[in-house]
Formats: sequence, structure tokens, C-alpha cells
Amino acid sequence: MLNSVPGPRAGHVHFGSHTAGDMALTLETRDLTIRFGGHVAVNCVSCSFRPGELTAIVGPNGAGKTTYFNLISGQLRASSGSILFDGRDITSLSAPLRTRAGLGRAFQLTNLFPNLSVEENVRLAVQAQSGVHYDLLRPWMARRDLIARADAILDQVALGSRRNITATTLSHGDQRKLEVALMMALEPKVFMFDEPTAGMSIDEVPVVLDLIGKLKQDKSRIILLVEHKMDVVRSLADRIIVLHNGQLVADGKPAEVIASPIVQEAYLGVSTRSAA
Ligand SMILES: Nc1ncnc2c1ncn2[C@@H]1O[C@H](COP(=O)(O)OP(=O)(O)OP(=O)(O)O)[C@@H](O)[C@H]1O
Repeated sequence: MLNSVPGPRAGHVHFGSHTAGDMALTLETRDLTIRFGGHVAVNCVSCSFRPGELTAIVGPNGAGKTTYFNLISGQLRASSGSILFDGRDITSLSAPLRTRAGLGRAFQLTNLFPNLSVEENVRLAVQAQSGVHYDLLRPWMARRDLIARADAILDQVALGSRRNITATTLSHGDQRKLEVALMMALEPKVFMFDEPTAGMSIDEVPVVLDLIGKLKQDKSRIILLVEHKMDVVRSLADRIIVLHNGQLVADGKPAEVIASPIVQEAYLGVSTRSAA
């Protein structure tokens, strides 16, 4: 079944009418490749991500999705190829500098203070983004604008009622909402989510999906999502790209990509269109 997947030099299947030229490109990988010993985990992946679009990256286990994410966010360095962001080559930039440049990745944040309250965590993140430092002569509480910004974020992630709870004692779902809140406080241009609902109880999932859906309302943002669950992909994605054996094998609108034989075979491992 895997023979039908074209190699990287042969190009991938492209569905839909958009082309690389119809909008200013903000984030792009060019021939992005990483090798672990003899294994090519991401193989010449060239792809542009557009503002106002949530792109889901799907593919079977071991396809290279997380590795591709790690390359974009800077956790891994490419063996070859390049990453362009906001007109700048960021291929050799460290992960913290990429974060500062506007690439935000949820659920891998190191700026969560486990023993502080939800509100304190969000306020500190807002403060860090604003560049305001603690000043004994000018208490932070005087910065009404920052407090209002932190309150607005808490409301957006539906954590307003849990603002006084210590971060470590939150439920798994609420901790993830807090991590999204901290990412929002940094005001990134790119939001990256790696399996945002993994490990969540069934009642926590809709809140997080709703939260990601709301992020889409700001059309200046690029949102990337790695996700196994096709119902999550269907509900959120404007576009799907498919990785298989480290290669980009399909790219287009969700209905077209999911229905395509190449995805049915390469991703779902079946040749029927009914399975998901
Ligand atoms: N640090 C590493 N060293 C060696 N091999 C690695 C490393 N990281 C990933 N790989 C390999 O690269 C391939 C792609 O892995 P990756 O985790 O990116 O796949 P994935 O599509 O995210 O899979 P899953 O859906 O199971 O999370 C796999 O074969 C994996 O074993």
C-alpha cells in the first residue's frame, strides 16, 4: 500500500486552488530535512503556512510530525534545508530566540511556575511580554493595563473562576488551558499545538477545541496542529498536510485530503472512504 506514495523529488499531491503566490508568506520550510544516523525522519519538506489558516499536520505513527514541529520551533536543528519566518531565515536560531521572534508552542512551556496561582502565572507572562520589570517604587499592581490584559486572557481560556488555584493542583485540562493562556500572553504570531487534547477527560476536550477555534478569529495568526484524532482535525482544520515516512505526501482542504486515496492508504491504512 505504501508504494503509491510519491517520493520527495516527485512532489506531493496538492488539492485545491491556492498557490504559493496568492498571499504573503509568513512561515515556510524549504527542503527541510533531518537525519538521525541513517534514518531520514523529515525528508525535503517544503511547505508554506498562511495567516488566517489552521493547518493540521497528520500522518501515521513515526511519519515525522513531531520531528517537523521540533524543527520549526527550534528544539531540533535541520540537517539541511531552511525555515523562513517573517522574511527572515531562522534555520540556525535557538528555540528561545524563535519564541521571541513570535513562534509560540503550547504544552512545552518552561515559564510555568507550579507553586504560583493561575492568575499570578498569567500576570507574570503578561509582564514578561510587556518588558515591565519588578520595581519596588512602582508596584506592578499599579499597571492597570497589564492586569486588564491578564484578566482578558483568563476569561478567554475560561479560567477566570480558577484564578486563585495553585497551578499544580489544576486538572490536566485546566493545566493545558493555562499553558495556552501563557502562550497567548506572549502574543505569538504562530501558535503550535502538538496533540492538544491528549490525555484529557472527555468533558475537558470541547473547552480546549473551542479555545483553539477562537484563536482562529484573529486572521493574522498562523496556527499549526499535530493531531491523530480525525474528528478534532475535521472540526478545526482549514487545511491538512500529510506526512508519511518523513515526506509531504498531500496538502489541501480537509474534505479533499481526507477523501483522497493517497491519504486513505498512507494515513488510514485502508482503501475505503468510510473509515476515519
Ligand atoms: N531523537 C531521535 N533520534 C532518533 N530517531 C528519532 C528521534 N526523534 C524521532 N526519531 C524517529 O523519527 C521518526 C519520526 O518520529 P516522529 O516522532 O516525528 O513521528 P510522529 O509522526 O510524530 O509519530 P507519532 O504520531 O507516533 O508521534 C520515527 O521513526 C522516530 O523513531
